[in-house]
Amino acid sequence: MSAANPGATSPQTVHVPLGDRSYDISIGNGNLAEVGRWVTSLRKVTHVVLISDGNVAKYYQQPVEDAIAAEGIRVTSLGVPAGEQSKSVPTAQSLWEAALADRVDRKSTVVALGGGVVGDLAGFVAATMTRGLDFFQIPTSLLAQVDSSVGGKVGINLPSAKNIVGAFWQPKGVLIDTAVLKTLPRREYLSGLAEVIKYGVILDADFFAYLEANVQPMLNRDPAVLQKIIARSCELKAQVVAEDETETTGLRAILNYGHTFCHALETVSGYGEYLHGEAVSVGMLCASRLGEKLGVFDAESTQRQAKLLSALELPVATPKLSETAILSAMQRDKKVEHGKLRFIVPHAIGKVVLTPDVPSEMALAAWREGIEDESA
Ligand SMILES: NC(=O)c1ccc[n+]([C@@H]2O[C@H](COP(=O)([O-])OP(=O)(O)OC[C@H]3O[C@@H](n4cnc5c(N)ncnc54)[C@H](O)[C@@H]3O)[C@@H](O)[C@H]2O)c1
Ligand SMILES: O=C(O)C(=O)C[C@@H](O)[C@H](O)[C@H](O)COP(=O)(O)O
Ligand SMILES: [Zn+2]
Repeated sequence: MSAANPGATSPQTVHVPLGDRSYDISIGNGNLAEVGRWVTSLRKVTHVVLISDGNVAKYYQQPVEDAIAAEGIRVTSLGVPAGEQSKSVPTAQSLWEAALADRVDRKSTVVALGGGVVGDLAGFVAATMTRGLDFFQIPTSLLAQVDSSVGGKVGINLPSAKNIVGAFWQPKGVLIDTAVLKTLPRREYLSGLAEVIKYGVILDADFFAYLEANVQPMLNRDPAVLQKIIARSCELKAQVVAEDETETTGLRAILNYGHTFCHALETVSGYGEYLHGEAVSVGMLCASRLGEKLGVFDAESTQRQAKLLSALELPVATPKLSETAILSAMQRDKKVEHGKLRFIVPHAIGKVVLTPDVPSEMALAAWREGIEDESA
């Protein structure tokens, strides 16, 4: 523990082994103050383009800027409006132009300070500006700490399709400070828990049981439980990404559990009405009902997920939206091959399978059956 940061703990490291693109995820409580030394320990950096949104900048931009500048590094701080709407071509263009106006060059480094929106967008700017700049992630939302800052998927949305323009562009390092979660609004915090539950369902039944046993500590943001769920989610994601970095063998696609329905829901309802994790919650239950229809998953396991998601105040009911619009959005999913939908279908808690040739009508029935009966 350091005197300057009361409560600070020694960081835990999760390694992402990717050959010459390998990097470490440093997970601690109070380690944001070390950001300047952390950046310079990993790379020779002379100019940082620090990208954040208004909600995050309010608390953390100045200390991060100061810590980086203290290492003799020039900092260009750029801001975007908070929210999913910023993962867009116009916002990316505004960042390209602002970075250029402040003399970005091929030796500049992009640092994303924020949630998944800032991470995906800043990473996309890093991947494309001058054909590729070094990139660091400092995730500040729970969702970004357990999922989006790791693995190198960066990108933006089009009005008609989520994350459809992007790249695989790995960060050089990920710095996670769990202390910043104190300022995260409750709804955003709960949204992050949906991706944590996803890791239990897709890969680790014991972890799922641990989550079931720790609902109240999770709701209370208990520091020890936070450290555990962040570290375990990062470990599981790192293992998958290490084996299938660019989703070519199909293994990485398991991280997309619930996401075909989720992305269709986010797109059709207009980006931002459902938070990403909320849409993941609804989507995982649709995928579970699909598993039941395919005869590979049992209703009891669907109910276990619904119970845990509800206890964590996440939505479980499918909203009433045009089925034609949902199907057409699902057909733009990046897992579609030769025009055919492919879904990540659970077979048991802890095991999911990439499943081709799912009839659209069956997928829509799994969607429809989640709509709450208003007369009930
Ligand atoms: N690249 C990937 O692998 C991957 C994985 C999962 C999700 N995603 C993407 O991530 C995005 C969702 O990320 P998100 O849930 O972090 O949303 P977000 O980036 O919009 O952040 C959530 C909200 O909380 C605020 N915020 C963040 N940290 C804060 C803090 N410490 N204190 C106060 N306010 C804070 C933000 O300003 C924002 O308003 C979606 O676009 C999703 O598609 C990407
Ligand atoms: O990292 C991955 O791979 C994931 O699928 C993680 C998801 O939680 C995340 O939402 C991701 O952005 C979805 O990827 P996409 O390729 O379907 O856009
Ligand atoms: Zn996701």
